[in-house]
Amino acid sequence: MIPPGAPIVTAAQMRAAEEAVFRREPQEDVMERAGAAVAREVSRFAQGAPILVLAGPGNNGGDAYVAARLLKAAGHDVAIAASGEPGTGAARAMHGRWDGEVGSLYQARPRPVLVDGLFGTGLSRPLERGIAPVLAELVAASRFSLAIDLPSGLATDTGADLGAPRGISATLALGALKPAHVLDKGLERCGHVLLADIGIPVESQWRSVARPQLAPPGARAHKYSRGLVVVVEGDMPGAARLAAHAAMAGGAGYTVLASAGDTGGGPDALVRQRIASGDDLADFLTETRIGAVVVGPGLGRDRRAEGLLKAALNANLPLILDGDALTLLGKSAAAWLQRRTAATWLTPHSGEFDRMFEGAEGDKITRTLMAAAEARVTVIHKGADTVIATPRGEVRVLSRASSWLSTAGTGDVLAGTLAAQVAGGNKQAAEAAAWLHARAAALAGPAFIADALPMHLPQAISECL
Ligand SMILES: NC(=O)C1=CN([C@@H]2O[C@H](COP(=O)(O)OP(=O)(O)OC[C@H]3O[C@@H](n4cnc5c(N)ncnc54)[C@H](O)[C@@H]3O)[C@@H](O)[C@H]2O)[C@H](O)CC1
Ligand SMILES: [K+]
Repeated sequence: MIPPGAPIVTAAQMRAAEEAVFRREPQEDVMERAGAAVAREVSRFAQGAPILVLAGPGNNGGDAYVAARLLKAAGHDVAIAASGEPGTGAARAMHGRWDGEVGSLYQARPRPVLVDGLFGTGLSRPLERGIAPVLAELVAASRFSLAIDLPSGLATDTGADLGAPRGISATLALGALKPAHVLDKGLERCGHVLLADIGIPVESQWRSVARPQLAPPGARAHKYSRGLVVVVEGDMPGAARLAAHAAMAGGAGYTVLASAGDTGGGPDALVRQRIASGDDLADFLTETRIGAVVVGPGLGRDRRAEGLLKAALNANLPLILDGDALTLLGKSAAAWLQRRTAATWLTPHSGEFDRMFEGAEGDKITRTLMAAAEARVTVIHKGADTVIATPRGEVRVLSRASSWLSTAGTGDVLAGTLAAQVAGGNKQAAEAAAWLHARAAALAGPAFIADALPMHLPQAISECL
């Protein structure tokens, strides 16, 4: 699990937050708190086993010297191995407070418990001088390993691998999460992600996804006040039905399937509206009580699909675009979407995202933010990590959802769940939908089919009331 609702900051933002604190408090005091947090976590897991603490040249190494001292004082058997002399004033001070020997990293003997304090947010290039193989070996030979702030060899802002070991048991993020803790590639190297408060106030528009706070319908609620959702059916009616079912189970008051013919199926409470063409849809979308429109699941890519998509884009209603709608928009997505005055949400997987936003470069957070700003929409960029970005620069990241979600139709369920939250007036609809979807998947257990997901949404919702 990733600490929910926690701020996510880049290395530069973390440094700025630290420096603001150092104007009123000695750096050594902050480092003492960081080292104490590390020692606390390590002693919980060490259970008296011998500990090897690795210390690097910077402040990550400074934290390591503090942790080693406190663990030793608490009665643990602690050895330190360093990659070189401490290079910062605070790290030198902490080295000075350690009264034992300091061995060389390159001669270190494995111990059952390993603390990785080689590099943290200051890592600026791939690990050098044979550090990576030595570190990998010491991690592999340990029973429990904890990385201070980040596994050494992970790029803080992208999670890119610069020589990080595999198999770290836990990573204690200091002060805030960093992108490497939540983005797929970095996360797989972190083990359990823990977060320590080290007394550095951090302001960030980026957070890990948290469980939403939802309210039950008021005493005077009716089907329209709960939210009217319209799902547009296309070539593959099953996909639209999945979205419609999810909208219903996700709390919408009234769900309409706009379909060319009666393809049957779906819950009895689902209302069908005959919509043969884009013109029909344009007429129907003049109904002002509609709270959200979903276009794209199983839409197809023919002329009729194009007509339906255009009608939805031109309607002044909250719009959720998924699947084929995203492929149809392709490179012209931003140009089309900028013109809309009502709110829009896009739910692309990486293939759809790349087709729409070819120019976006960098890590997934950066690219998703660029797309959201350019198209002036909220983007829910799905995958092993789901990155949500708004045009106002807010980011939410959902990591470690059930890998059983990798099956056809689960995206349609997300689109419908989102529509219910949008139509119901949730101001944090995207984050809420991502959480509910992931929670429904966890409740569904292994090897579920997408049809089974909506039936777990009510339980997921009940956990948010
Ligand atoms: N600022 C503070 O007092 C606190 C920081 N905390 C911890 O400190 C690290 C960040 O510390 P910093 O000194 O900026 O960086 P590192 O310790 O990660 O390493 C910097 C050190 O390493 C050299 N270097 C960079 N890349 C490489 C490489 N590939 N190979 C070899 N050497 C490399 C670089 O030149 C520097 O000398 C943060 O993560 C926290 O753990 C605490 O939070 C307490 C307060
Ligand atoms: K580290």
